[in-house]
Amino acid sequence: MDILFDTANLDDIERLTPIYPVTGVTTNPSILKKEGKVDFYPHFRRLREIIGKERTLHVQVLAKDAQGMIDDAHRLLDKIDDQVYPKIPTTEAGIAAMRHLKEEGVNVTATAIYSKTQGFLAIATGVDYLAPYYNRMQALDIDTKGTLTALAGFIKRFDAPSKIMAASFKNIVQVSHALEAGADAVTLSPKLLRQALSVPDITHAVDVFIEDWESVYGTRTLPED
Ligand SMILES: O=C(CO)COP(=O)(O)O
Repeated sequence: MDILFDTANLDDIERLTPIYPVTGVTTNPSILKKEGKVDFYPHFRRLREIIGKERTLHVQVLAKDAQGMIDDAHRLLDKIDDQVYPKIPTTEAGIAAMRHLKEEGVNVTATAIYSKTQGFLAIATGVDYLAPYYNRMQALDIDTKGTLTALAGFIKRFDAPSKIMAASFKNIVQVSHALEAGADAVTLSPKLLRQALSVPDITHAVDVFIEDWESVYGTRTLPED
């Protein structure tokens, strides 16, 4: 199972990657906007230094035409590093760009997926990851879990190399539902994980254990021996 941070905030990434078992970082221009007008390539080179080569880094192209997407992908690979996964929107132009990049042996993440059609086309191009937009699909009344299960079924049946990296989460229930439906990976804001772990019931349970111990042993620590 892959869990990725969907953020470009260097402080959060530096502080939280040693804690959470994350296998990578994803961004898009809207996520990057939250950081202000950062110096784009140095920002992502620093992000790579923080996460190391063992984690994956997914950065989105900006062009809308196929050649522009291919050129953007090469720019990301040249200026950040050659392990970056360019994120390519799954449009007609995007499919053409994905095919070209896969023929070159580049890592590719197909993004902006709302439908089974986009999903099976991305799978057929041999992309490494495909990113269905969980919350945005739900907001359109699309059978999101069913779509993920169908795509996971295609990948299995055709023995495709692609992994499903569900994205666009607005609450933690959507995240577990995506994993239940067949997602191999989920990318989410660190805030959602932190909120999920800070519910009062969890902290209360831990406090009660310590209070019960203290009521018997008179201390709040385990004995030395
Ligand atoms: O690309 C996305 C997540 O990686 C889209 O997410 P949002 O729906 O939160 O904008």
